[in-house]
Amino acid sequence: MGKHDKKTGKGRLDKFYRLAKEQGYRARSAFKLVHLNRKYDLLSKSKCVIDLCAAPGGWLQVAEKYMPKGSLIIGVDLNAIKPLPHVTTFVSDITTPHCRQMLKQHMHDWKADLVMHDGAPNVGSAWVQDAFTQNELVLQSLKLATEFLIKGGNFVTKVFRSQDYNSLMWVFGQLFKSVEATKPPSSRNVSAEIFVVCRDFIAPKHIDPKFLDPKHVFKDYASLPASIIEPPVTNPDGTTVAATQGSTSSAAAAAARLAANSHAHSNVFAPEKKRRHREGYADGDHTLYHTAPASDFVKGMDPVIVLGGMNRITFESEEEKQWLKSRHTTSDVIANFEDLKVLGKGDFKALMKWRLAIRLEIGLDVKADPTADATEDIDVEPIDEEEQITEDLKKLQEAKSAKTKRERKRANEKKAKDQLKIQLNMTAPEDLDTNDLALKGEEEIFDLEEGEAEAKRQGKSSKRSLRDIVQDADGMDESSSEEENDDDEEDEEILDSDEEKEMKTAMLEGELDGLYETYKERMQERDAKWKVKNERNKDKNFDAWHGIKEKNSDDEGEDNHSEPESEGGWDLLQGKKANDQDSDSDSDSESDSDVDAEEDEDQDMEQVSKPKKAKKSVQFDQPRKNTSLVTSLQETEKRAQMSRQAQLWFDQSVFKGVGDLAALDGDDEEEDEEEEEEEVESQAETEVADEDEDEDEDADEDIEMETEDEEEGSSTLQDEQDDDEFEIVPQDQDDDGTGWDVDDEDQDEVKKKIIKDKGLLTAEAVTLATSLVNRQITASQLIDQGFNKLSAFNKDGLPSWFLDDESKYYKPNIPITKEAVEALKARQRALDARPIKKVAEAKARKKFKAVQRMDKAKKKADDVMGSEEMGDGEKARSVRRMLAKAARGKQKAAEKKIVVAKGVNRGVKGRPTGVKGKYKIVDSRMRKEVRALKRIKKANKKR
Ligand SMILES: C[S@@+](CC[C@H](N)C(=O)[O-])C[C@H]1O[C@@H](n2cnc3c(N)ncnc32)[C@H](O)[C@@H]1O
Repeated sequence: MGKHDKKTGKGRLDKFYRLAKEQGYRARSAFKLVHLNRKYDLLSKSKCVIDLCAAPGGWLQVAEKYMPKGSLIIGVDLNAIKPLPHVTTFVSDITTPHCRQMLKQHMHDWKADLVMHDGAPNVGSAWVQDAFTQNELVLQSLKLATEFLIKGGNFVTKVFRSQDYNSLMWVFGQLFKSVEATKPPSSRNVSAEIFVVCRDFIAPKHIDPKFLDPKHVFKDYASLPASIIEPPVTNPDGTTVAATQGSTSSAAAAAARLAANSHAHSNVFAPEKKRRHREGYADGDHTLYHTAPASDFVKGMDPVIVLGGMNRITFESEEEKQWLKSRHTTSDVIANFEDLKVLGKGDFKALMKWRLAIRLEIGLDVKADPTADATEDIDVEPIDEEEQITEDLKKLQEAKSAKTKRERKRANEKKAKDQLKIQLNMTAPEDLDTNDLALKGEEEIFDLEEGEAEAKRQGKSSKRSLRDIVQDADGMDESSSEEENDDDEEDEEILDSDEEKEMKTAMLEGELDGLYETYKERMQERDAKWKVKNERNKDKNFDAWHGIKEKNSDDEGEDNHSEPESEGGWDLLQGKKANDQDSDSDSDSESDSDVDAEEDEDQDMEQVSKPKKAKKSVQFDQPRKNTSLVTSLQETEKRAQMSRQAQLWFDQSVFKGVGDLAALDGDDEEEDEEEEEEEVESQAETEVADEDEDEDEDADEDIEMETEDEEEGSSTLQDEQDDDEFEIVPQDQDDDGTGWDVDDEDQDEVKKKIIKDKGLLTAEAVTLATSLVNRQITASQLIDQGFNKLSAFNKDGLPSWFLDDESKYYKPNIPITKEAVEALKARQRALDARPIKKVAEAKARKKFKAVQRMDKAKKKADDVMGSEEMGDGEKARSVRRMLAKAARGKQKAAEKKIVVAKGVNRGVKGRPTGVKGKYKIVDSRMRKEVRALKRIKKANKKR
């Protein structure tokens, strides 16, 4: 198995990797078969399985686990498989006849229920997921499957999606009744692999070899080199299959293709990283190992192609052998030429430099010598001795200053490198010497910024190119003026040699380019955010709320005036840097590491340039204030402060007595709103309470109604309670009259009847009655008490509000005793308990009466049936009637209607017209006489 980086890409340790470890599987790929088996139930019914390309044995483990005990499990691979219980394994290339023979040997004329193939071609130590080669391997495994599968057996294979995928599927379809492609969950999404499950092998007697011949199945096969398209061989059983001899393995084909691919450039630096090329092999290129003469590399126009496409550079011709003797041909160079597939970037550069040097030696390239051209054009005029001395002195001074500058330049280069490393997170800042000039450069960044700001304030042009900025960032001293830049340019001419200069310039350029690119990328990356921030800054209302700006617009304007926008300038860099910090703080898209890196950067800067701390705080704190995250908090605080200030302000005596100042404040408005809400809520609560009370009232009313029905106006206790709790509605005058019409004899009678039936119903009545019975008070005393100021209360003409009030408080205060209340309560409890018992009793009584009636009716019916006088029909009718009457029960006798016959009807006999039911005809005289008799009788009773 190939080795991968365990943290990234394919090699990352995912959950199936961990699961495989936990469950003792040798490879995470085991779960692919687990999932396939779960979906298609391939293993439980299989007694014999062949696993082609089985190392390290994950699938074999799964097969052993899920297949019935005693099954035959055979695994084959190019690599040895560590022994597994109940599994037979051997080493072989599945594309070779040896594999076939071995399989035959192990199968003992058995047929396999399942052939599995999870192979991936393997070139050296690198896995090559080349779809073409993979699919070739698939076809080889299919060939074996057709040979060893039982009819109705299954074949599972891994396939890579490619232009040949459909061809393969078609072939599968010809040989199996069911073909399904699936990607188990354990197969990584990034992988182009899918698994094809072919079920129910048709097992044709003869299989056309073309079905299994890559030349026919795959589109690209025609372009393959002849050497890997093997001549077909005839199997002993008669089927013809392509031979797969020795060196011509599909893996080799992959290697050859890769070696010949046109992406040599990319392969030079990453020889392990292969690209897919489905176009096949270059014409005539049949080998894995490629060599090229050194002259091709030196004299050819594209040396990179040579390095990328070849395995080795040879020195065979005389000329080439001479190059080996060159001082430029070091042992490293020779070693690199020996194995071009493992070139690193440094090796590659070294070879390219070697090429340049040899080309110069053999005169293919001419050393650029600008000074030569210059000297040709310059006319040297003779100078006198004094001038000569002055000139020499000047030269010495220049040489000295050049040396100093060179040293400084080297230091700058080092510093630039270190900065680049810091920016690329390649070096921990603490790894660097704090006294290093590189870090001093950080100070200088600030110095420069300040100096530039100063320059702007003084009206100097601030337009500088990015390169200038980067060069400044490289650590140009604060004192580095334009003059010095010029000096540097001159200085370059005094460098040791052209070659060295060229190299150093190239290095510096490269570093600067890298630095610039990094810088540019960061700028572009964050530009959108910066724009957004700018947009936000335009929206003052937004700012006011979100605290983007702390300064007011005027201040900002001043700032803008004092520091005009300079596109691409240091200001922009810093502005963006600051905005970047903003963005970092409020953008989720930015990785934490970036943020951390920048924070680290800041911290580093703080650590290193302590003397500049104050300055830095100006530089970095300012934008931080603008960060929405930070300033939102600050803004809140500020708002709170403002609020306190406002409070203090309005607390002054001057404002005392001025209405509701709180209303001026937005917050207080909110408070008002809250208060309103509270009011509304309290209102709602009151309403709810009222509703509840209404309900109570309704309930009370119900009770009252009942009571009123029962006692008809004699409720005083209830009234008192009502008075306390409910709104008193003025009563109609009429009502009052009806309630107390003592003249009405019937009312008295009704009350007496109620008292007789139900007893005394109020505590006052019980108290009075008890007093009377106990001789605590006499009847005459009671009557006397009745004549009081309340009894003569005339309500005529009084306003309703007055009457309302009077009805509440102006009423007789009849004393009640505790005993009376207790007696009433006890009776009420008895009444409450009554219904259940009474109802049961009443029902039982009713039933008993019904049974009695029916018994009686039956007896009567027997008599009727025994009667000889009646006919059968009459008997039946009579019995039916009796039984119906018994079932109906005793019904209330209908009231007799008294009909007075007046006028012409006087003396008329028979039912009067319009009268239904029972009736009795009387004359008016008779009615008057009856009434008179009643009155007399009553009067006599009273006496
Ligand atoms: C992905 S691994 C198989 C993993 C296996 N299914 C398991 O679960 O452990 C692919 C295997 O294919 C094997 N292989 C590639 N080409 C082969 C060939 N021509 N003959 C036999 N095995 C081959 C490799 O040696 C490698 O072990």
